[in-house]
Amino acid sequence: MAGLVLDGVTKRFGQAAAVDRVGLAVANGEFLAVLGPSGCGKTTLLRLIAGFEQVDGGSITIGDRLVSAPRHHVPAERRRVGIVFQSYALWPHLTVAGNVGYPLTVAGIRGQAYEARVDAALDLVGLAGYGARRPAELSGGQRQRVALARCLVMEPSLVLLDEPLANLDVHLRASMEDEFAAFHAKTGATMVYITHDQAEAMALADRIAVMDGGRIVQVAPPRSLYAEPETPMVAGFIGKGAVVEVTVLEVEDARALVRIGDATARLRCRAGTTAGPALACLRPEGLVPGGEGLAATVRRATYKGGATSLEVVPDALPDASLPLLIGDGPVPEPGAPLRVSVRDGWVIPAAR
Ligand SMILES: Nc1ncnc2c1ncn2[C@@H]1O[C@H](COP(=O)(O)OP(=O)(O)OP(=O)(O)O)[C@@H](O)[C@H]1O
Repeated sequence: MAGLVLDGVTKRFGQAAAVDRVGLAVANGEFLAVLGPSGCGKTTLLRLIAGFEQVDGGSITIGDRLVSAPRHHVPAERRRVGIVFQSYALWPHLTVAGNVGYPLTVAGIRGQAYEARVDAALDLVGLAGYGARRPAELSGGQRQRVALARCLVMEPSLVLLDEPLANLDVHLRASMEDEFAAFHAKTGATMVYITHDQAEAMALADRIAVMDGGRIVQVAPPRSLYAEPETPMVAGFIGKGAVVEVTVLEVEDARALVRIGDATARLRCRAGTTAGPALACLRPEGLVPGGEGLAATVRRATYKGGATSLEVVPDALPDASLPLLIGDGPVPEPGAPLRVSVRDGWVIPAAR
C-alpha cells in the first residue's frame, strides 16, 4: 500500500503557482526528504498534505483515503497526520507529560489508556522519567523530542517534519539525525521531511525529492541523486557539482567520450545519450591535478584541514569553475597554471 500519493497537485497564490503539478508516490514506511532552495514551495507542499491549505488542482491520497482534491477537503484534524515543526510549539505551562498527552486529551482519551500512551511515547524518544518537567527545564534537543513524542502519541500513519532541526546547533543536529533515523526504524511510520539542508536529507532519507520553482525536478535515493543528477539545477544544488559545457563525441556502453575545453574524457551517461553539445556535472572526486588534462588556472586555494580545496578555471572555459581536492604536499598559488585530468563525471540528461 502506498503511504502517500500526490497527483498533479497545484496551489496558486494569486497568479503564481507555489506548488505546480507535483506528482509523488511515497511508499508505506518510507522516509522521504523534500529538499530545495528557499521559496521553492516545500512548506506549501507540506501544508497541503497536512490539510492546512486546499489544493487548486490535483489530488492527495493518504493510505487508501482521498484527502484533497478540488471541492473535496478532509480537514487537518481528521487526517491522522502527525506534524513536527521547527519551533517546537510546546505549551510552557504544561509539563512534558501534559504536552505529550495533549492530543489524547483533545481526543477524549483518559485514564490508564492515556497514561500508557504518554509513557510509551516518552519512552520511544528517550525521555522516560522526564514527564514531570516543564519545557523550560529541557535542552533544545530534548524539547524537539517532546514535540516528536506529542506527534507520535496519536500513532499517525504519516508524519510530516518541517525543518525540525533548524533551531539546533551543529552538534545537536548531528545527534538528532541519528535519533530521527532510529525513531523512523522503530515506528515504521511514513515520513516526509522538509529541509533545505542537503547533508541532513542525505543522512536520513531513503529517497530525496528535489524541488525548484514549485516543481519536483528529481526523486531518487541520495547516492543516485549525487551521481546522476537529471538537471543542471540538481547537479549544482546537490554537493555543489560544477556544471560545464561539453561536446559528446561518441557513446559506447553508457560511457560518453566528450570534449571538455582542450581535453577529452570518458564520462558516465544515460543510455540513449547522443552526440552533440551537452552539459556535464563534475565533482572533486573525479578530478585530479596533472596528467594530460585540461589546461586551467588556479583561482583560489582554501585549506580544509587535512586537504586543500582548489577552485580552478579551465583556460578554454573561462566561465566554468572546477572543484579539486588535494592532499598533503605543495599547494599551487592563485594564478598558477595547472593541468586537470577528468577521471569521472556525468553527462546531464535534461541539458540536451
Ligand atoms: N500565504 C501565502 N500567500 C502568498 N504567497 C505565498 C503564501 N505562502 C507562500 N507563498 C509563496 O509561495 C512560494 C513558496 O513558498 P514556501 O513557503 O512554500 O517555500 P519554501 O520552499 O518552504 O521556502 P523556505 O525554505 O524559505 O521556507 C514563495 O514564493 C512564497 O512567497
